[in-house]
Amino acid sequence: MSQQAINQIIRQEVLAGDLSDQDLAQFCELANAAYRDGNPIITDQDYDFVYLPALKQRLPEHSLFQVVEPEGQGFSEEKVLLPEAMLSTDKAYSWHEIQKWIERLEKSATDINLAIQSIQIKATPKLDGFAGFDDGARLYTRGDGKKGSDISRVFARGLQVYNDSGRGQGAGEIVIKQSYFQTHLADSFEYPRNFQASLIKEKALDKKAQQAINDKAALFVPFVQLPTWQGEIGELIEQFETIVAEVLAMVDFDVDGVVFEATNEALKTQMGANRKFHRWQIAFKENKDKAQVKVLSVTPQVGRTGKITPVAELEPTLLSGATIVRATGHHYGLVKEQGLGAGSVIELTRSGLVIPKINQVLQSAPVDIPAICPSCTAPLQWEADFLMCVNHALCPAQVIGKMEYFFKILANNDGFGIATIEKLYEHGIRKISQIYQLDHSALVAMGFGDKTSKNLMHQLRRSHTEQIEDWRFLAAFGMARMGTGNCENLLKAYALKEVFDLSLAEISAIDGFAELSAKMIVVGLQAIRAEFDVLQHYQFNLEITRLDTDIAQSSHALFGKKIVFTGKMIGSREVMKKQAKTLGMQVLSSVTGKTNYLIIGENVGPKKIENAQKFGVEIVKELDYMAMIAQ
Ligand SMILES: NC(=O)c1ccc[n+]([C@@H]2O[C@H](COP(=O)([O-])OP(=O)(O)OC[C@H]3O[C@@H](n4cnc5c(N)ncnc54)[C@H](O)[C@@H]3O)[C@@H](O)[C@H]2O)c1
Ligand SMILES: [Zn+2]
Repeated sequence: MSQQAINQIIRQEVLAGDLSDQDLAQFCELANAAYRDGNPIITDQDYDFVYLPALKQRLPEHSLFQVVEPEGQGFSEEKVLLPEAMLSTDKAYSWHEIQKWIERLEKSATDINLAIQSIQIKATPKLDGFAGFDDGARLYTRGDGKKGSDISRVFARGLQVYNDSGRGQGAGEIVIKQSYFQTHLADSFEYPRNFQASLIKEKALDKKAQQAINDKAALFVPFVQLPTWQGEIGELIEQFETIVAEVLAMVDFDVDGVVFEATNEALKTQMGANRKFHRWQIAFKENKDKAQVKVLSVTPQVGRTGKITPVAELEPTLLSGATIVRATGHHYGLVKEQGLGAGSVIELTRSGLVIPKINQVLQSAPVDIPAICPSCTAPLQWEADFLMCVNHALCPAQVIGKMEYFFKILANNDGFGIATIEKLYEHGIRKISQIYQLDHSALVAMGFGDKTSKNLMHQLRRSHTEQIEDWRFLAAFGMARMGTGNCENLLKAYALKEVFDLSLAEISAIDGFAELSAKMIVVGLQAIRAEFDVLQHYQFNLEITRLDTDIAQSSHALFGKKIVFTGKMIGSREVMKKQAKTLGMQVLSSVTGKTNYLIIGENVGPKKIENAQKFGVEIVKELDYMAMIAQ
């Protein structure tokens, strides 16, 4: 069977929701690996709009959503530390998601007293090439975002920089002109991506590839050289579609979206980054297939946190090869505001979600806002845009949702999906710890078959014998504000056994934990403590996160040094500060007699330099500093 035929079958299974979580994850990992290697087995459209959304809905904590995907890895050279961390970008697939990002920008702006109207936005075409970092001396692949491979050979082969603008401009992308690819290369290379990948491979260059380099059709484009749209946030909101269309047409390279970013420095510092992307930046990718669909009815569904989600039953509609009968709205605020009721008409985009999401309501109808929880009949309450059931401890939907979430986040077992958990609930199981106390005969007595019961016992054993990260285990309890990212950060500061005794002040003193989050975390930890203690008996095989202080004390020559950053850096100040702290340095804001090093970027004021000289502080250029910390 051809790869295409296999893909077709898998795609149908995904759209129908027939593929198991594990198989779906495995297929996404496979497609991703093939793509990173320069040999994609499915189209980006399918990857972005069919497979990845399905995976996100089923396994939101999968590593594909957490870390920068290694790119340009398969080289024999040793990996070298990148002069600056290269992150991926967050993605938005609808105007609604862009709106959410704008709300986050506005909230952060308010936090630092920056007037919302003065948020400046830059938009650039998102190049669909091969990412690289050029520090002037070497060219690196993105690698895992921290360490990449040295692929300077591409420049040795004659590759030129876009606009003849010279080396050393930081991050960019190796690309091929679209028009050139069509006329000269499309016969020999299936996708531009195969071609771009071939340019950096270690083996000798293909003749046509060398010609494309000589013709200056293959180029390295530093992002700072890209044409841009720039304006205030208000303009972006008013003319979003026009701007997107304009930016998409700006260059003769393959473009798979538009990158939006806020440019106010203070705002960028305030928002920072997580492990995968900068929060002040987002890539918008558009889905072409849309349909207008009539809503037959809207029913409330209760999630594990008590949030009520409106689910719309639709007039069956064929969209990109799948019949869609149901879609979820984001929250009841949308139902109320946009009039999502029986008889309304919505816009639906093609999506791999088993239950696709509603983009917008095109034609409204009278709505029905439920007064009581459909699962436990407790009266519902509004919390901002969300309708909530606050009967957390007793609401069946929430109790079931929490147990299901636990196994999903552990992600090292199979079998404890919603159907199994619902059946366990029917037989009196309310807590994770009760599940671990079950044995084969108890399962058979509940009506599971002999073989199923054996398998469930096997999977249960696997869940605590197979190794998982300690932050994943903690996140599985599903506390508010304690997703995997926050759990990992917490466990970098304190060991798992210590976290239950932390005070509010101790948590809010950790980098990245605001006071409100800290409060919710203290409460959340107390609420799970008893359950956590019981589960200790099962000796989960946990991989212990290394404490930041251990990492720092372990060696580095710069440990304990006091440093000051000044001037415009190539690297992100935020990332550099974090890195310095991890190595045990103290980052200060002004130079004194106690400062060890002044790290300078460009445009440094004479005052700072004078001061440093006066105190005898060593002045180090950014790139030299990067070399020092790489040792
Ligand atoms: N076809 C497949 O099987 C398959 C598999 C995996 C991934 N993909 C594709 O790869 C994408 C995901 O990869 P990712 O997470 O590495 O993200 P990404 O590579 O799509 O986006 C992040 C990168 O965009 C680059 N970039 C391009 N133009 C830019 C600009 N103007 N400004 C800033 N950065 C710019 C940067 O190098 C950055 O690292 C998917 O959206 C999909 O299209 C396809
Ligand atoms: Zn309820």
